[in-house]
Amino acid sequence: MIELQSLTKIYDGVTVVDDVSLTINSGEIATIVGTSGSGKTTLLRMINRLVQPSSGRILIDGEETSSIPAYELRRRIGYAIQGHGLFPHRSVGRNIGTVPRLLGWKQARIAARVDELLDLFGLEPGEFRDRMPHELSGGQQQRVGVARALAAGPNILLMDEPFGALDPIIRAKAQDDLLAIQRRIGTTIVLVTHDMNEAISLGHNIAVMDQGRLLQFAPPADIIARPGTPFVEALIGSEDRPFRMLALQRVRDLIEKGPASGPAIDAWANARAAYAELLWSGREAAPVQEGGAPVGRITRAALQSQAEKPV
Ligand SMILES: Nc1ncnc2c1ncn2[C@@H]1O[C@H](COP(=O)(O)OP(=O)(O)OP(=O)(O)O)[C@@H](O)[C@H]1O
Repeated sequence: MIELQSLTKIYDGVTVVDDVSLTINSGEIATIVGTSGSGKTTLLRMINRLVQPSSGRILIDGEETSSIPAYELRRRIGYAIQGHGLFPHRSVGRNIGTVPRLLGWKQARIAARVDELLDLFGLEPGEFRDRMPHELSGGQQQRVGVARALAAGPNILLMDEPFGALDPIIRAKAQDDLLAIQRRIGTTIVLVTHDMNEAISLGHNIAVMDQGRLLQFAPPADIIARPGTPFVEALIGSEDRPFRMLALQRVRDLIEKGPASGPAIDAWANARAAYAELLWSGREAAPVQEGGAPVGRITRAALQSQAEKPV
């Protein structure tokens, strides 16, 4: 668990993070969203003490970070930034092994960890271990950047616009991969983004920042349905609200019995994609399949009711 208590940062008399308090539960993802200059990066970097707070406290599992030695913080907290930040003259394997080397791990343990992470991120170790960063695509570099941040097995991963440099298709894939990996290894993640869609699709909770202040910290459905301030409402965008609500749901939670014709929709697809498919194909209902087997149908009416403002 990460607890931020009245965290404040002042640079030359200017308060850039203003009395922020919030709690992130272990194994959850918190996304921090807000306009440029709202203090997101500064807030994130105070968690691993790359930036020293002017006042306030940060506790990790009840322990104040100011009393944890720097090397121990580095082991417990991984850090991944936009554009991956790989060392250009070091191989992929040496990049991933950076923190374990700093921590004095034995060579064989580092090599095994590098291969394990390459596997986890879908990069064949024999093929990628010795490549240089410029010999990878942007998406592959980004995966290596996240693998490097996870190398020492941290409980916490801080990510600053990790997917900012990726094109939309690779970006969506990278987000899915991150969710799958997070579910598997249970890391607590704090992720800064400009992109409200990303904040909604990844975050158990979303922190909305403006001018150094935390305006709202709540689950995506609450932020969408009950924005705490006009600024939060503007960030959500009123036209998009029903579709954002839909995007939070999976088809498998809305399946019903009954007939439907035409191509099937996957049970794990999100409800927004299913609604788009029904509108586009002019159908009132579509069959749903899971693992290739038919499991029922999804109707336009059921989807529509999910897009309404919750009471
Ligand atoms: N080292 C520093 N010295 C002085 N001012 C700083 C320093 N670092 C950040 N700031 C200022 O603090 C404010 C918040 O910056 P920060 O990078 O945290 O915002 P951000 O929300 O992450 O912005 P962006 O989305 O553009 O990256 C900005 O006005 C910035 O100029």
